[in-house]
Amino acid sequence: MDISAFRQDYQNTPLSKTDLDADPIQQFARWFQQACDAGIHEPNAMSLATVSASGKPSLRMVLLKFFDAKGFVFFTNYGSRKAQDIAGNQEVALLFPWVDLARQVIITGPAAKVSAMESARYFASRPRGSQLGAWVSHQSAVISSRQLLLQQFDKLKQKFVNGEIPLPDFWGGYRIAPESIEFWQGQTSRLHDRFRYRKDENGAWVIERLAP
Ligand SMILES: Cc1cc2nc3c(=O)[nH]c(=O)nc-3n(C[C@H](O)[C@H](O)[C@H](O)COP(=O)(O)O)c2cc1C
Repeated sequence: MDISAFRQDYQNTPLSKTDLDADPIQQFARWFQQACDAGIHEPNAMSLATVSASGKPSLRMVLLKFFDAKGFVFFTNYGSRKAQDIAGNQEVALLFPWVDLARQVIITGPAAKVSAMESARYFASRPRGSQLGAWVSHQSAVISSRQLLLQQFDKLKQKFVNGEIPLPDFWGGYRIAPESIEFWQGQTSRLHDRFRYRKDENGAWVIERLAP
């Protein structure tokens, strides 16, 4: 199939350095709010790229749940492929694909587990079905059938019929401490605006315009 004619010209107000907040987290908060206001579906869905200790890349979507100056937090299974990758190589990349706004944000930095207390607090806020789902799934392992998952789900549902469902010790969050954050906005004639924040040797954020 030839889809070479699929193309979109972007018409946005040009972005200049003076439009940007000096703090990339504040800038991210501003764009995140604009993505919400624009009705972007699941604006907190982000691609997470990891690289294994042997150098093999892999990629998947996860949901951003918290962000602040300390970093960007998502939750997952600590036995999953992504978790194994991070155990061998903590350097990861995140990408928010806000294509309907002709925007993307790319974040790089090391990932580290959040505290069990932080994971427990978030786990307790999840719907009961999601809590049971976390217990049942040995995420990324090969399984023989969906039936097996449903059987285990029902078994656990009975086991935890009353009271709180505890946090599995194989489930929790990761926080990515940003080392660089790039804001990309599509412009006409492919002369897009790209601004990258990176930390200088004193730990202060520097903003640089990149060629599109
Ligand atoms: C929109 C969307 C959101 C997702 N959010 C999460 C998430 O927050 N945590 C998670 O573990 N998996 C999430 N997934 C599933 C992952 O993409 C992936 O299939 C799973 O984590 C296993 O990845 P791995 O085998 O590379 O570790 C999401 C998938 C989609 C499409």
